[in-house]
Amino acid sequence: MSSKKEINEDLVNERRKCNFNIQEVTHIIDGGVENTLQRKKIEDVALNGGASLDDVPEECMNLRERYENALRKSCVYANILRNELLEITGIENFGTPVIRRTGDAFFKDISPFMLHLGMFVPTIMGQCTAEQQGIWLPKALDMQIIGAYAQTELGHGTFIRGLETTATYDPKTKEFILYSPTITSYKWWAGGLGRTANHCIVVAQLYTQGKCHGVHPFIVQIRDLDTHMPLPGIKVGEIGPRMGFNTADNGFLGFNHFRIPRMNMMMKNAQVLEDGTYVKVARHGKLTYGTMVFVRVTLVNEASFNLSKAVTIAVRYSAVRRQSELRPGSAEPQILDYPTQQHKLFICIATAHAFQLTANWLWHTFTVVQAEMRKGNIDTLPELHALSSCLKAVSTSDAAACIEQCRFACGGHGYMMSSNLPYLYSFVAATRTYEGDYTVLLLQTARYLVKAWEQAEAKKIVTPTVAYLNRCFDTNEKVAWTNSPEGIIKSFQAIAAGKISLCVKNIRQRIKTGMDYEDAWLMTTVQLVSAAEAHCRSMILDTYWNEMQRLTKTSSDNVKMVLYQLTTLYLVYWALEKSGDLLRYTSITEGDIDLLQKEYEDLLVKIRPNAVGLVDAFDLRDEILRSTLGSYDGRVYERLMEEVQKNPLNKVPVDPSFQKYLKPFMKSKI
Ligand SMILES: CCCCCCCCCCCCCCCCC/C=C/C(=O)SCCNC(=O)CCNC(=O)[C@H](O)C(C)(C)COP(=O)(O)OP(=O)(O)OC[C@H]1O[C@@H](n2cnc3c(N)ncnc32)[C@H](O)[C@@H]1OP(=O)(O)O
Ligand SMILES: Cc1cc2nc3c(=O)[nH]c(=O)nc-3n(C[C@H](O)[C@H](O)[C@H](O)COP(=O)(O)OP(=O)(O)OC[C@H]3O[C@@H](n4cnc5c(N)ncnc54)[C@H](O)[C@@H]3O)c2cc1C
Repeated sequence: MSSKKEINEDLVNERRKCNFNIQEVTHIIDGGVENTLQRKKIEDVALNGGASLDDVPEECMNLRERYENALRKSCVYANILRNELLEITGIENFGTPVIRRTGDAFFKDISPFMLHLGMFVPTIMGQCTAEQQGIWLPKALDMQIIGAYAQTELGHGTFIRGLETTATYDPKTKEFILYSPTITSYKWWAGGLGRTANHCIVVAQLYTQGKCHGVHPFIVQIRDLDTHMPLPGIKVGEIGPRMGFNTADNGFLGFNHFRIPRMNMMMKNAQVLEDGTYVKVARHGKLTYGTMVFVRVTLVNEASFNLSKAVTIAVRYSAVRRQSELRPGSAEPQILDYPTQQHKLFICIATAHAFQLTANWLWHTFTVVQAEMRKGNIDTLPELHALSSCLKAVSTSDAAACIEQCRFACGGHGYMMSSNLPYLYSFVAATRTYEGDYTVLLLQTARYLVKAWEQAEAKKIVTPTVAYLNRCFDTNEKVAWTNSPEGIIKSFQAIAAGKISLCVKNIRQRIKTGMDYEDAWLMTTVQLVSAAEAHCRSMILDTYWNEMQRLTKTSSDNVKMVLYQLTTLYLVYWALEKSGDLLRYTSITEGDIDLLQKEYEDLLVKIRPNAVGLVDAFDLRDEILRSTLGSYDGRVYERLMEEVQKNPLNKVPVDPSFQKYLKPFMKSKI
């Protein structure tokens, strides 16, 4: 084994082969040179000390040690955040993806502070009046108080209207009384709640003057700020080991007639006056769900970021790993040379780009809608809800599948925790469920699509993201297939329109046979999910293609070329994946599909020499990747061996359990 800390020769050769300017692509991914510089500056400050503060790998610790260790590191990192990074980013950008990215250098699993920054602070910003923000925000940003977001209960997560925790107003004392009437009403899952938080946002059914007004958010102190003891009337704890998120101390919480001041109701969208009168302020009933929309928007970015890490690891490893022989006696090829390996990995690079550009576009849309809402215009909220729902669902689901594929691509070593791939997978797998389950969110988008279809049918002009419905209505025939990026996008829009149309037809048919609307809808939900997914795919393809065209207008020729190849690969991949739908809704023939397959295989060959350059362009520092398989220098085997030395099981040559169990067992006679 070489002890020299030099770069693996195969990776050196790969980088020599790369024919485009890597930095140019990094700037495109970051959204411009300025952003890259700012990101690097933040990373330099945050990771100044080399970041990983662990002597023993997180995965080798027991549950309690892991939590304590995560909390220790969170405090170190939070100090860097408030003392150094806040000055660089400004409060308005606190919690940006860049801050999130540097956090990954400190935690393989999740920081117990993540929900404080990811949901507690944003909810104060989005749901409190200016006066309330003045009270809570400085304390929360300075982390004098640490919060969680407790909405989900043991009995209900998806169906928010079904939550059972009550907040009953008592005008005599001007307080709300929080109560958990049943076992199923216990709050369950909130990150940071189990051991860390001393405050949390509680979503509860509001009762005043004898009437229930539905769910509303409240800010609640749950622990003593000095002793950290749960306050009387509060029952709080950790929910137990999970597939991932094991250092996020997800918690449970119950209330026994626990009183909070009236002003702890978050009153931006609705208020309870001193005498108990309920006043609705917001013009849209679902504005209390605002934090969820915000987090769904950010999760598209999360999907891209985590996937870029996984594919960087898998591509670098595939360049270093050699296995099998193509011809008798020939040298073992790099596994990256197998087209099947390229098929597993190149789509992951393209998907990370597609989601990054879509996330940027969605973030922009989100800020425009927010600005409109500040002016009192809420007309664009339903479209944002439909968009953020389906994009969150599809991006998290695809990213989880791609990360798992990256793990497959790394064979046995990909199964090691030290590869970081299992951590990445368990984190992203959770994003498919939390903040709205995949199916449930696609059904929300489907509601919007059915309405849009009815509007198009009535010859009304629909909103831009579904404008293709107006166009598809005029053509009753199958869309003519053309094999070009624009042709593929148009075909996907035709698939979406065809599926939505079929759903509407089937719902109407079912109503004709005597079903009520709810049952007809329910019986059509399998198709509705499929229609919403098709709509989402057409959106991602369209955004990826058009944004990449726009962003590479002034790029050098080779950058244009490699990014064109990658975008085309994505379009062709999805056309092949959905060839059944294309046959159904367009004039594509079997011969056309054969041509697509050939084009796809040719693209793998063209992209192959630039594969390592493409993942280098994600510009992920080793401290952030935290992988034995994916480091920039490709010293895979040395790192795996180094990791073995850190394993506490290897600290003594003979394990004490040998004397205790194994030896007596072997000596015992049957
Ligand atoms: C030192 C530390 C370093 C770390 C650094 C950290 C930095 C920050 C990192 C940021 C990363 C973020 C990570 C965050 C981790 C999060 C962990 C998880 C948290 C959670 O899961 S919180 C709980 C989330 N829960 C859900 O999402 C529940 C899902 N359910 C729903 O959203 C809804 O109930 C529903 C949509 C399923 C249905 O609701 P309901 O029944 O009330 O409504 P209807 O179906 O009847 O629909 C009525 C109409 O309302 C519309 N609607 C619904 N929702 C919305 C909405 N949100 N906005 C607008 N409109 C909405 C429907 O479409 C209906 O409209 P229609 O016109 O009648 O059709
Ligand atoms: C790691 C993690 C962290 C979390 N953090 C938090 C947190 O900080 N705060 C918080 O409040 N919550 C949190 N949650 C909870 C999370 O938001 C919920 O688990 C999620 O919204 C799904 O709800 P559920 O568990 O009730 O699933 P269920 O709704 O019970 O879903 C189970 C199945 O039923 C299906 N289903 C349910 N309703 C419908 C329907 N109407 N139509 C069709 N199918 C349906 C779903 O598709 C799914 O397949 C977290 C969850 C996880 C896993």
